[in-house]
Amino acid sequence: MISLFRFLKPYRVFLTLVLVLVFLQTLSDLYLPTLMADIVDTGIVKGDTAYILTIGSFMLLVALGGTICSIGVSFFSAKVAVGFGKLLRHKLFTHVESFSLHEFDTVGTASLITRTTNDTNQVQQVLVIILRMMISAPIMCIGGIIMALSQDVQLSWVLVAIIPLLVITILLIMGQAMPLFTIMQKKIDRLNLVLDEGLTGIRVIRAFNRLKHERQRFHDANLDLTNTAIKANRIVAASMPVMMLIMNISTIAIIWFGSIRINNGDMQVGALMAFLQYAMQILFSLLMFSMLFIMLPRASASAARINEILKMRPEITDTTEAQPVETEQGIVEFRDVTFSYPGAEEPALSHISFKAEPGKVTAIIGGTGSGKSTLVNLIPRFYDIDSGTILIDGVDIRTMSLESLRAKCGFVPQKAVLFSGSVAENIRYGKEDATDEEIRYAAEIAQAAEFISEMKDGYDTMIAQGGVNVSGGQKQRLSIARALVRKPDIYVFDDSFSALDFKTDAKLRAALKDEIANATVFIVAQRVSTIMDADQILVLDQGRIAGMGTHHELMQSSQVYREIVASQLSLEEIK
Ligand SMILES: Nc1ncnc2c1ncn2[C@@H]1O[C@H](COP(=O)(O)OP(=O)(O)OP(=O)(O)O)[C@@H](O)[C@H]1O
Repeated sequence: MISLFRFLKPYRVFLTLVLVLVFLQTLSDLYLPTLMADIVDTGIVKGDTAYILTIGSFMLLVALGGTICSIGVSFFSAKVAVGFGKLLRHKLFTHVESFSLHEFDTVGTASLITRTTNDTNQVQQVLVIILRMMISAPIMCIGGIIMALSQDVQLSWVLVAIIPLLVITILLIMGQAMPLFTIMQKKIDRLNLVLDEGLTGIRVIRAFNRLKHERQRFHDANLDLTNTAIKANRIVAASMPVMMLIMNISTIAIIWFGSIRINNGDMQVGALMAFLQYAMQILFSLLMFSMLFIMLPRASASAARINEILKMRPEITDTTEAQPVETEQGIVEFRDVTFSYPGAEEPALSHISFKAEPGKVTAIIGGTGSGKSTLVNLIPRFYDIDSGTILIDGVDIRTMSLESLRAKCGFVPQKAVLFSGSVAENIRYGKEDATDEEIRYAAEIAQAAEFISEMKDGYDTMIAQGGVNVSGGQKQRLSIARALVRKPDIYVFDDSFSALDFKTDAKLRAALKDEIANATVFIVAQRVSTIMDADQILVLDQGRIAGMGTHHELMQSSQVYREIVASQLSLEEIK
């Protein structure tokens, strides 16, 4: 957790203010019982009213000063903690954004969300307590012991017996509660995962009548978390009465032995009253420690989870020699590329070699799971390959800066993703400074202009979260427009025409033909009719190239291709 405190740096000034104010407040707390003892032993015993009034007024001033410091502490510590939380969330988010798909697969989206929100909150809350108690508890404890000794050394033996008892109790509670709080955070992750799946998959859940099953799954995760939370809080709750019992026993012991000493004339009443207050301050400071220790395990579990993310180094980063390469053409070449997903036994792609040139369309076809999406995902370097080389204009993509590499690509993913915002904003995502004219043009080529104009507010129509207010085909066309507006050298359409009807598919491909005539185009498709005209077709079968050439060449040379074609086209179309 301490390592996270580096994010407190920007709040140094407020932090110093808090520490100084806490220090002053603790001093005032420590001084007050001595003043009271003075009033009792000197003022009241001797009947000196003037002395009582003078010391009484001074006491009021000290108490007032303490109160002002306390208000200042609350104000500035809240400022520090909230600022720290904001900075931590920001750091986490920007760090996670740099992750490659491998890290996302490893940690899971639900856990990343819990860590950015719930875990950060835990650390933030404990920070406020640490700020208040880190300084005041030790000063109060040590100062209290010194002041108690100064009042009466003999009576301090009571404290020698009580303090170890309290410390042992605190350690026992910590040992019990700490593991439970760690488990609790994991169970929050699980609950978030079930919730996420239950909400995003609501259509499928309803269609398959699985509501009951999902409810049960949520109920189980919820109950599991609740049970652990109850267990942990039971320990915390049970600790309070035990502490209070120890404190009350101490009070009785101090009054008991103190009154014997007063009876023997070894001690004054005021001194006993002050001693009692110091004893309470010492025990109270230990209680503050225990509170801190109860909260610390949970926060340190959260801090460990946050640190785990912050320490994760994205697998794919710019190497030190990475250059922002400004190549002009967009020739993509795979040389004997083999790639396996982390943890997979078999490679998803084996010994892939081909060359795709500008002005030509390279189509990729093959059965489901044959590695088509995997192949195109390697071009913008979403994953790094095991062996072989991928070159763009003769430059190994691993030596290009990620930004310049991705700027060359217009990527239309298999699952169209839209963001909440207007239609225009979604298209502008491809090119930040695109003019309205450019956006309209891209939409026209993508065959999206017509349905956009029919929408209530045209290009200003708001897309709902996840793009639920547009159809699958409309979503695909908007994400094609988003790629077109950047005018990149390389286009990747990963099964991007699948939700379009034949007419729109044909119109779109005709419009694209002129628009992207000079670019290197990759089209992943399931339908042979979509790629029949391609300059080069790669036929993938279980991660290997089973054939390469034009439609006519493949009809002669590739059995796999012939089978795919035969399963889709009529004899007329095949010719
Ligand atoms: N993120 C991943 N982690 C592990 N394995 C994966 C991952 N994505 C895909 N795979 C595996 O890699 C293989 C190739 O998958 P890929 O998505 O490239 O196939 P595809 O040809 O595009 O299939 P489809 O036409 O169904 O989209 C499959 O066996 C799949 O199970």
